[in-house]
Amino acid sequence: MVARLTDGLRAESLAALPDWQWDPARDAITRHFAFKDFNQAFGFMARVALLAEKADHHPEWSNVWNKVDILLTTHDAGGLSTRDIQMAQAIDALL
Ligand SMILES: C[C@H](O)[C@H](O)[C@H]1CNC2=NC(N)=NC(=O)C2=N1
Repeated sequence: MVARLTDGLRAESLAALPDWQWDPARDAITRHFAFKDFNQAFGFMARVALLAEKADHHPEWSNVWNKVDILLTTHDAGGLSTRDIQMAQAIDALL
């Protein structure tokens, strides 16, 4: 099973993901996305869904018209792990 990131590794990883915020209550990272319209937002979500299924690592997320909010944490580890960092990097690379 993958381990939760230590404080040091988390800080190092987040420094390289400036658009993601750490949520200490969940030990998760979050990012807000705003698109031109619903089609753009949902197209993005479809691409994230394919990544997530391939990685067997799924986001907690919500969508309202052109807005998408994503929260990443590793349920199996009870907090943030390298799997979340890798997923955040892969999501950023879609944009
Ligand atoms: C059985 C399956 O591998 C697990 O439930 C996977 C699926 N997707 C997951 N997604 C996330 N975000 N965290 C997990 O721990 C996780 N575990």
